[in-house]
Amino acid sequence: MTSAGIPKIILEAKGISKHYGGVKAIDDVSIDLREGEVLAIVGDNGAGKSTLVKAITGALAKTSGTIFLDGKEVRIDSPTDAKAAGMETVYQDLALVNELSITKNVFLGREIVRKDILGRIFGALDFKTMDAEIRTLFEKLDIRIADIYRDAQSFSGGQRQAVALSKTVMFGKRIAILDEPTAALGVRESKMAMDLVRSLKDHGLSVIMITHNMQHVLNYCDRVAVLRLGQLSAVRDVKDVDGDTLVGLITGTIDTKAA
Ligand SMILES: Nc1ncnc2c1ncn2[C@@H]1O[C@H](COP(=O)(O)OP(=O)(O)OP(=O)(O)O)[C@@H](O)[C@H]1O
Repeated sequence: MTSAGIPKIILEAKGISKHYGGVKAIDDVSIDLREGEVLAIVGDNGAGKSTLVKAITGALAKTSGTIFLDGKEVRIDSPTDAKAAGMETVYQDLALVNELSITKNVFLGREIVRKDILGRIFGALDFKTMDAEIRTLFEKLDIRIADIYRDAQSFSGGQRQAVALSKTVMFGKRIAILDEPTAALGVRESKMAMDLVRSLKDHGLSVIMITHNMQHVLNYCDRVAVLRLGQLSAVRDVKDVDGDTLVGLITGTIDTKAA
């Protein structure tokens, strides 16, 4: 919050377009993300949701558009730039390596190495510290996975999602971007994943979440941005909408241009 009680805008994406030749996958879309909120991005298949988040996080080269973090323009041309700017993206396929344990998956590419008392690197990986950090993190987030040494291939879908989501907190990210976090999950596991999304928010993260699940929008999100045919058709506070309104905005039976 700002001193005037107005929610602070942490991320602003202005005039984002991604064109493939004549195909306007997204066209001149502007959205902002407020500090500590969960912002849902909804829209029909092909509306441009994934393209928008990929353009924001540098996974796709934008045709045009500008990104601001804390009001300052930043260049995000690659996922590495996005990570450095404090964004962690979790894609549908989760990108866990089946043959690796939880610790190895969470710390992949960011491993802690052992050091002597003078801070000189031994070269060996410090699994004791990494395992301890995972246990602390899971306790903090109420993730109940006792055996952290198992390979990822033996995890359930919900556990895989929990591990992927926990990375956003582990590395002190401010913004978590989630592309359909419950797409591959059953009812119980979806609830577990969504409770964890709420927990990310409780730990101070701001979250952008693509979803097709209207109940998740209504129960877990603060605002919702609706994409239609590559354009932003509406942004609403969730407290002001119901399921029928959301469906109307998504399908275009509610005409936002007339509103
Ligand atoms: N590489 C590409 N070349 C041409 N068109 C593309 C390409 N990638 C995406 N598109 C088009 O861009 C539009 C937006 O696609 P996008 O995947 O972002 O939609 P989405 O809202 O995420 O859909 P879904 O809910 O089905 O995942 C679609 O019309 C799609 O066909």
